[in-house]
Amino acid sequence: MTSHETDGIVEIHSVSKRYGAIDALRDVSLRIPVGVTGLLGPNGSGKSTLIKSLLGLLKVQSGAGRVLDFQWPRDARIIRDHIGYLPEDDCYIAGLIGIESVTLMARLSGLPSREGLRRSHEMMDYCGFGEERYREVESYSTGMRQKLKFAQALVHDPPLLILDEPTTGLDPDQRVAMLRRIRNLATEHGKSVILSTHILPDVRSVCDHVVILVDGTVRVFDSLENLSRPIKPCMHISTIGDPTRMIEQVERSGYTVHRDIETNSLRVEGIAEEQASVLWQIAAASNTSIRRLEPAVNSLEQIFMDVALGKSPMSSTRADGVDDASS
Ligand SMILES: Nc1ncnc2c1ncn2[C@@H]1O[C@H](COP(=O)(O)OP(=O)(O)OP(=O)(O)O)[C@@H](O)[C@H]1O
Repeated sequence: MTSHETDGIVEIHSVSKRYGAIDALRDVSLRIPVGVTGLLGPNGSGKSTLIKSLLGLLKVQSGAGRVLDFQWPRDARIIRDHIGYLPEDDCYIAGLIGIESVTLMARLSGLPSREGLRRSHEMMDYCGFGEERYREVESYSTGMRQKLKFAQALVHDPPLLILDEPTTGLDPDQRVAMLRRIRNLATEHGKSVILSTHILPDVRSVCDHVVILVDGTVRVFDSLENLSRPIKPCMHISTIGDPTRMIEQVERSGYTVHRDIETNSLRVEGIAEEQASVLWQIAAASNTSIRRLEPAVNSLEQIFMDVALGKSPMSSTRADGVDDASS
């Protein structure tokens, strides 16, 4: 077994990148495990700088480490051979049709011509292209261009994909299909993925781990599972109709209740799933119908807002990306 499979796909220490007077990355240390990792952060927090630095497209002022099984930044060229990169911006060559665009990437990656063409068709099939592969890329919709970039990133079968906003511009059906593909690549094909996005529900649906960058520093690094788990046990209840009487009785039983008027839902603190029968009894006693009763999870949106606005000083283990989230 190679080291990246056990020790993570990226391990970097004390990385700093300045553009003139701007500190885009400040002493970033991070270990990203195998799987799908969401890279989040407000605009200007350093996500693109980190991605381009990992790809060796930018020179950092300090820092070193490993990407896959290669020394970083020393082996940047060979690292790039092993990464499929989907950039945020359009990057097609005018005049080429879809299949030629993917085949060009295959050839540039070193695949022989026949094998490159075969792989290109396979990847375009995987991305849901039909006859449109024979049309000029300039005529493609935004969604088709995203899928084309995805096929180009995959064509040389890299173990690591870095995807920068891959669902931007996709309609809801295409977005679901793209997320399904990303998850499928990880679970069925053993790929690891770094997914940079502003769309938090995408992170919730496909990521195993989450990195949040703020102002060039890693503010959060943890598994989605850990981040989602409230510090104390909580239950989430949706009711049919007015829950006022139920809330009064739950509070009389000694629990703290938060009500969300918009969704007609309650969050009851201090009660675990195993004790949920108490809530059913209270609902029956207060004539309240329960639609759903389930363990509460922290909202990624709230975590992001708290961290981005500096409201939530995350614990040092979460802020230090090198701490062992994979264990
Ligand atoms: N070529 C450059 N020259 C000068 N400053 C730059 C350059 N590229 C980025 N920056 C600055 O570095 C900081 C980090 O930028 P970066 O593009 O990495 O952030 P980001 O998190 O990717 O932002 P976004 O979400 O808007 O894409 C910002 O302050 C940005 O203005």
